[in-house]
Amino acid sequence: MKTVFSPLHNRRTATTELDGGILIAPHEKPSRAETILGRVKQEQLGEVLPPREYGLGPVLRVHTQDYVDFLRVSWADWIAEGKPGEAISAVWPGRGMRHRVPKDIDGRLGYYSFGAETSITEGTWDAVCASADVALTAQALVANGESAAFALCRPPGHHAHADLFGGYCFFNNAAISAQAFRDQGAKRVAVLDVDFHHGNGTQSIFYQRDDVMTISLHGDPDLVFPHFLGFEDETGEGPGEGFNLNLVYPPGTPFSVWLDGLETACARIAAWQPDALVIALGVDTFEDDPISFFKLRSADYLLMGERLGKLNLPTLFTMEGGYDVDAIGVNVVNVLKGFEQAR
Ligand SMILES: NCCCNCCCCCS
Ligand SMILES: [Mg+2]
Ligand SMILES: [Zn+2]
Repeated sequence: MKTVFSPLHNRRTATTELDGGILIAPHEKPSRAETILGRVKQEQLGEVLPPREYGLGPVLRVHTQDYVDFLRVSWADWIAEGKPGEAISAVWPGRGMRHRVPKDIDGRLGYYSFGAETSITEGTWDAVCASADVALTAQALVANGESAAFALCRPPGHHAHADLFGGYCFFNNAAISAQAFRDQGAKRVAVLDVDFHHGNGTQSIFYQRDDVMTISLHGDPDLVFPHFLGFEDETGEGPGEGFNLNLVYPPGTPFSVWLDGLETACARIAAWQPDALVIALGVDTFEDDPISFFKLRSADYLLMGERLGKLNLPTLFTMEGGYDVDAIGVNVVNVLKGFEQAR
């Protein structure tokens, strides 16, 4: 399986994440991508390619122009105000307030985000654009005949809405790729999010559509991020009714229980017969992940990949979460190796 990777992920060098009332070193750090890349090479998964540059066209098929314009100027506007730290929102349009875009950078940060854990920094824009190019380059490999490809994206994307950043995500790489499949002629595309957290961004982007099916397995939002979306009664809206599926699990969920959910998801996907499958691949389902509460073990990721391979669909993997950096390389490449063994 080919991997697409860009060293420009290193432009995303946030040094702060608001957590527990203090600014900690971010969980979403450069060593995540470097460790995965090292394992891809060590396991000889396949060729590693640099991304082609697609520009903002495909991004704007998913994200709004005003949001993209905001992201591009956000850091410059922040430092123009003489702010001492990284760009972090401290205010949001809460219930009963006006949902309009303020002029001030603090107001715009709040309008275009849903969490304070994700800071914007000097090189964020460059890294975010490169991450989308990585996804689109891997998507093109699959659209042009590769049975599968791995987009080693950083920063991740599945929490990003059409005009919201958060959860370490800015451009929704999986959604941008699913839309690219559609724009290139695929009639039906399924996005399956196996990250520990609900793919709230991906769900919201396609929630009223019946051409892109979104499914996510995740920790109970009553207990974890993103807190305000991802419940099992969210099944789609309007034409999209029935094309969203959330499978929610409690603390301590072992692979055996999680696998039942994967089986449900795979049955739904197989019945729908999509032309392409996007896997939002987070491995924060791992037993030692610092911010999650499932109990999957490294060997389980081989079985996960095998089950996904058995769907026999053209498949794009986009890298999402996973924060135990010691184990992330083994766990990610285990999914990809298990997938290939099933083919
Ligand atoms: N105490 C940790 C809170 C982390 N909140 C954001 C989680 C984003 C996961 C991205 S996959
Ligand atoms: Mg998920
Ligand atoms: Zn996650």
